Amino acid sequence: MTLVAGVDSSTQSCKIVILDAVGGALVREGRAGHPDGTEVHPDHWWQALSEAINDAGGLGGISALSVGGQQHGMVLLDAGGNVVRPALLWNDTRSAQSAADLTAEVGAEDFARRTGLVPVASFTVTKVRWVRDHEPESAARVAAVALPHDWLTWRLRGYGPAGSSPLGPDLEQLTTDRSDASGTGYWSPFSGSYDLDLFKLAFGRDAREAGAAGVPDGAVILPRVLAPGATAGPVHPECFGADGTVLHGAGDSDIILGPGAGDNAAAALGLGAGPGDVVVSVGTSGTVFAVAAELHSDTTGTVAGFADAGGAYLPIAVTLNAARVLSSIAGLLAVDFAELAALALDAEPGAGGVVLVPYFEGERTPNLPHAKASFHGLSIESTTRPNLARAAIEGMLCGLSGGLDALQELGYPARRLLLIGGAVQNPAVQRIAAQVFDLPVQIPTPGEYVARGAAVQAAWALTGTRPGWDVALDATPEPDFQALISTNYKRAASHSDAGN
Ligand SMILES: Nc1ncnc2c1ncn2[C@@H]1O[C@H](COP(=O)(O)OP(=O)(O)O)[C@@H](O)[C@H]1O
Ligand SMILES: O=C(CO)[C@@H](O)[C@H](O)COP(=O)(O)O
Repeated sequence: MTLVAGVDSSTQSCKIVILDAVGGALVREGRAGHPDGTEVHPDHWWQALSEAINDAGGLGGISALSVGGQQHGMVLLDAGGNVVRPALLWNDTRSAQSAADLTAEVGAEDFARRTGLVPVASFTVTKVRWVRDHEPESAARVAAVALPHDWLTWRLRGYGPAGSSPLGPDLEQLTTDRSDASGTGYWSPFSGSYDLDLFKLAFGRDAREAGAAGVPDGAVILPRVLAPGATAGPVHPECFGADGTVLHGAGDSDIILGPGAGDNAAAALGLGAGPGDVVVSVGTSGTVFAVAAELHSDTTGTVAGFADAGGAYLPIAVTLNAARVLSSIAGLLAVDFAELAALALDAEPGAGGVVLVPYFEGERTPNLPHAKASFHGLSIESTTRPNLARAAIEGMLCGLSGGLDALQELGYPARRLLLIGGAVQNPAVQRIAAQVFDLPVQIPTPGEYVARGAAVQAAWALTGTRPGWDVALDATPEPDFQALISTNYKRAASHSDAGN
C-alpha cells in the first residue's frame, strides 16, 4: 500500500493523517496542541509537528507528505535562519492601524485590484508594516519573511538555524504555494506573482522571490511560489524533531514533499469542493468560501480574493470569532458542549429576541479590530440559559451568513453548503446552521479535511495526478431556514458596529 501524509498546523493544534494513496482511506493519525495566544514562536509548531508525527506512529512507510497550515502568520527569519521574533498570527489585531495606513496610502480599490485584498490586521502585509514601525531592531535583522506552512516545509527539508538543522540556513530554499501567498497582501492572484512594490511600501525594503537573480543586495527573501502538484523537495533523511527524536531516518525510503497550502485551500482540496459548493468552517476562525474559476475583486474587503491550491481561486470571508464563542458561553453557563447543545435546542429559533454579537476578539469581517462582544434583547423573561446558549450559536453563524451573502452578491454560485471544523461536531450547530443559511446544508463525515487536503497534495506531487477521493456525508439536516434569526442579528449588529 502506498501511504501519503497530510498535516494541518492550525491555530490550536497540529494534526497529521496518513492515508492510502489509492482511495484515501485513513490508516493512522496523530495530533498535538499549540500554545494559546496570538503571538507564538514557530518552534512550538515544530515541537507539535514532532509530537503529532510520533502520535501517528512515525513517518515509516510514507511516500509523500504535504503541510497545510493557518494562514497569514508572519515568520521573520534572519540570515542565520533564526526566528527573529515570535510569529504574529492571523488573529493578532495589533496591526489594525497599519492596515488602515496601507489602505489610505494605496487606496482600497487599487489594493483589491492588485492583490485581491483590502488590508485588515490579519494579512501579513500589515504585520510587516507594524514591525517596521514598532520594532525597528527586529526589522533590521530580517532576511526573509515566510508563512507557517512555508517554515515547516523548509524545516522538514532539513533547513533551519546552523547547529540545529542538517542543511543549515539556506533561505533561497524557502517555498510556499499560491493559496498561502495570496493571503500575504503582497502577492497577486491575478498575475500569479509577488507585488514587490507593495512589499517595499509596507516594510521599507526591497524584496525578491527566493532564487531570483539580479536584485539589490540585502533584499528580503520571499518564498518561491510552487504550482499545484509541484514538489518542494524531499524530507531530509536525518530529520530530527524538536525533542531530538528521528522523524525520518537515513534507512527510511524517500519522502517527497508537496507544496503545502493555506488551511482553507487545503480543506477545499480535501473536500473535493467544486463550482456551486460553499464551504463553511467553524474552527478557531469562521470561514465561508467557494472554489471559483474566476476572481471578482471586492473593494469593500468583505470577500478576500485568495488563490486556491488547485489552480483556481478561493474567494473567502473570515471571522475571528467562531468555535471559541461556544467555549466561552459554555464556560459562562458552566456546561460542557453536549449540555450547551441541549440547552440551545431547548430554545426557540431567534432565542426569544436575545442576540449575541460575538466580537469577543475584535472582528475582521466586518473590520472592527477593537470591538467587543455584546448581548442584545435581554429582558427578565428572555434571559434564560437556553436563550443564551442558542444566541451564542446563532450569533456565531450569522457572522458567517453575512459572508455567504457577500459571496453571492459578487456572483459566485451557491448551491449547497458543506459544514466542517471542530465545532460542527456539536448537534446544535448542525441544526441551527440549517436555520441560519438559506441553502441545503451537508455535513461531511467527521474528519480532518485540511490535513486530508494536504494529503491530496502529497499524492498529487507523488503521482503527477490530482486524486479524486470520495467524501462521504454524515448528515443532511432538514432545510429549516428561519429568516427572523438573521433579521434580528443584522439589527443588533448594526448597533454594535456603529458603537465600535
Ligand atoms: N462539540 C463541540 N461543540 C463546540 N465546539 C467544539 C466541539 N468540539 C470541538 N469544538 C471546538 O472546535 C475547535 C477546534 O476546531 P478546529 O477546526 O480543529 O480548529 P482549528 O483548526 O482552528 O485549530 C476548538 O475551539 C474546540 O473547542
Ligand atoms: O485567517 C484565516 C484565513 O484567512 C484563518 O482561517 C486562519 O487560516 C486560521 O485558521 P484555523 O486555525 O481557524 O483553521
